[in-house]
Amino acid sequence: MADPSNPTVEINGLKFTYPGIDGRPPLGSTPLIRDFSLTLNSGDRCLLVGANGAGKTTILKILGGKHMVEPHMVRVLGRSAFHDTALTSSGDLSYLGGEVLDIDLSWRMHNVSDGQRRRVQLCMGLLKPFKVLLLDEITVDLDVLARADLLSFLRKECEERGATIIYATHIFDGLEGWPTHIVYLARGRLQLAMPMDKLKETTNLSLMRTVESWLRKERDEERARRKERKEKGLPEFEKQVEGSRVIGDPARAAVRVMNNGWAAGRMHSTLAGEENFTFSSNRVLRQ
Ligand SMILES: Nc1ncnc2c1ncn2[C@@H]1O[C@H](COP(=O)(O)OP(=O)(O)OP(=O)(O)O)[C@@H](O)[C@H]1O
Repeated sequence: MADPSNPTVEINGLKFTYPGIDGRPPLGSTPLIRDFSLTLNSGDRCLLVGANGAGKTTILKILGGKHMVEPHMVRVLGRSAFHDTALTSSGDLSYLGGEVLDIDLSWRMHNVSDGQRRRVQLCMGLLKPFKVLLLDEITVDLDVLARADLLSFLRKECEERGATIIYATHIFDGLEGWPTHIVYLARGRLQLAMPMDKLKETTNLSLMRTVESWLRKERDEERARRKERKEKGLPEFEKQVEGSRVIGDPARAAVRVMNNGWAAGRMHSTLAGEENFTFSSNRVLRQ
């Protein structure tokens, strides 16, 4: 079914920086996503893994046409996801993100649990026969049975209809044997992309233990880097250029701290905290 000469998802040297409030990348910022390339074919089920803040949601949103990048950098079904809006309106390309449905309290929907609401969100998102499906940690609220049923439904959609799925998750329960491919992302850079059968040739560990070992190594390397910087008298953390704030002389400019691209919602809370913290889309507090 897969036709390697006709990939369903193509990412070519993707580079991306969140824009500041003027719509442009903040001066001096380094791209969040750099040199990212990936090709997937019809029938592929790709697991996207990485630590909190690695850039998984960002990549899924770019693939889903929610952020503009140069058309050659991201092709879904041979088209530019951002520029060709028919891709998503037709249902060929579907993105299901971490947000639970935003509900109006006058609806009876307010009487349902998070998991029930998640089921409604999934049903609505999967109504049309997608060709490419982007899933961003969508099984968090599901009970064991609903999750198992969903995973087997998704597998069937790939095997029988040739759909392509990219699934970002931190939950590995029941995932053993599900993906055909795995992609590991760290700090916006692609670390590894390979078919699962190739990965299995290199390790006897379970999927979860394999990912855990990658993240542990990444964390240890990051700690060593910070220690080295400290020993050299440099700031422990590299300076972040904050694109969501207007920084300047308050007397001269209308200074307003803004939350760029942040969708307010029940599951999303911001925290005032140490400057060094950056919060990824799923790193949220529940109220
Ligand atoms: N709208 C935004 N504007 C500016 N920076 C953002 C925005 N959304 C996310 N970021 C930053 O981009 C980085 C990657 O975030 P992203 O949500 O893509 O990570 P993630 O791998 O999905 O993390 P998680 O596993 O926690 O969901 C983080 O440092 C985050 O602070």
